[in-house]
Amino acid sequence: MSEKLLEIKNLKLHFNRGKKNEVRAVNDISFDIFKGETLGLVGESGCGKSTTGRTIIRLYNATDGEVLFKGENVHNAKNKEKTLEFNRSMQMIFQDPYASLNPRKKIIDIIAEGIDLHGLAKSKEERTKMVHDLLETVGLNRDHAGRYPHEFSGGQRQRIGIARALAVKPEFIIADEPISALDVSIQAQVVNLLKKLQREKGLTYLFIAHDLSMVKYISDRIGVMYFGRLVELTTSEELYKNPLHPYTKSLLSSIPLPDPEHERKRRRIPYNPDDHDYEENENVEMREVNPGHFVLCSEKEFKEMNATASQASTNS
Ligand SMILES: Nc1ncnc2c1ncn2[C@@H]1O[C@H](COP(=O)(O)OP(=O)(O)OP(=O)(O)O)[C@@H](O)[C@H]1O
Repeated sequence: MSEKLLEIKNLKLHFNRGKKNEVRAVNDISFDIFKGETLGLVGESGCGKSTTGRTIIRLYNATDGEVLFKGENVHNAKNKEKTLEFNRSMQMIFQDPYASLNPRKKIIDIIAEGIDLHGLAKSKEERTKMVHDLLETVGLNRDHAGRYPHEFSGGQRQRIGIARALAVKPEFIIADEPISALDVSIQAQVVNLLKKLQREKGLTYLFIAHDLSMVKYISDRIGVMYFGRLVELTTSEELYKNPLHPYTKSLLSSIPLPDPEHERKRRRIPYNPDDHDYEENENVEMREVNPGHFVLCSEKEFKEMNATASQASTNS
C-alpha cells in the first residue's frame, strides 16, 4: 500500500479571503493518500474536515497549495479532458442523502447523471442496464429504478448516493459523514457496503467522521484535525493505542466507555491550545515521531516526545 494516489501539499482554504473575519478553514495541511486505503479524517464540528474534502475534490478553489492526483495537479488541469477525468475519478458521498438527491427525478436518472455527463453508455438500453447493475451492486433492485427519492428509507437513499458515485467508475471517493444522518442500526450496513465495494473495486476512501468508534473500524490510517490544522496522522491502531498530540488525547478521552463503571470515572482530558504557539512559531511542522506516525509539533516538543517514547521502551 505504498503507491500514492493523492498528495495534498500545504493546502489552504480561507473563506472571505483578504477581508476581516477571514476563516482559515484549511490552514496549511499536507498528507498523502495511498491507493486502496481508507484514510479517516476526524475532529470536532467546524475544524475544517468537510472543507478539506471539498477542496481536494475541487468544489472549492484552493487559496494556496496543491492537490496532486496520480502526480497531476487537480486545481490546474492542462485541458478540458483532464478536468473531466478528475471529475470522474474523484467522487463524493454526502451526509444527507435526501438533500443531495433531486426529489423530482427518478432514481434511474439520478444514478445515470454521471453516465450521461461523461458519455459512458452507447445506447439507452446500455444506460438502463448499467443503472440496474449498480442498484444490485448496492443491495437494491432494478424495480427501484422508476421510483422517486421520497419512496426510500434513509439507508436506501444513501445506497442510491453510493450507486450514483460508483456509476462513473471512480478511483477515489470522499465519504463526508456518510452515516451520521442514519439510524444506528443502519450505519453498520452502509459501512460494510462501503468496505465490500472497496475490496471488489480497489477504491480509495477519504472517510470524514466525528464518530470516533466507527472511523476506527473503517480506517487504515486516521488524520486528526483541529482548527484547520492536521495535528496527527498515523495508523488507526497506533492512534488509539499511542496518541501523541495533546489534542488527540483530549479528543479520544471524550469517547464514552462501554463499561458503566469505567464510564462513571471517565474525565475528558482538557486541551489548552495556548500551550502551542502555532501561528507565530515557524518551527512547527508535521514531524515523524515514530515510523509513519506524524505529529504537528515544534522541534522542542518533538524532542520531548522522543525522550518519552524511548523512556517508555526502556521501562517495558
Ligand atoms: N461556505 C462557507 N463560508 C464561510 N465559512 C465557512 C463555509 N463553510 C464552512 N465555513 C467555516 O469553515 C470552518 C470549517 O468548516 P467545515 O464545515 O469544513 O468543518 P467540519 O469539520 O466539516 O464541521 P462539521 O463536522 O460540522 O461539518 C468553520 O468555521 C465553518 O464555519
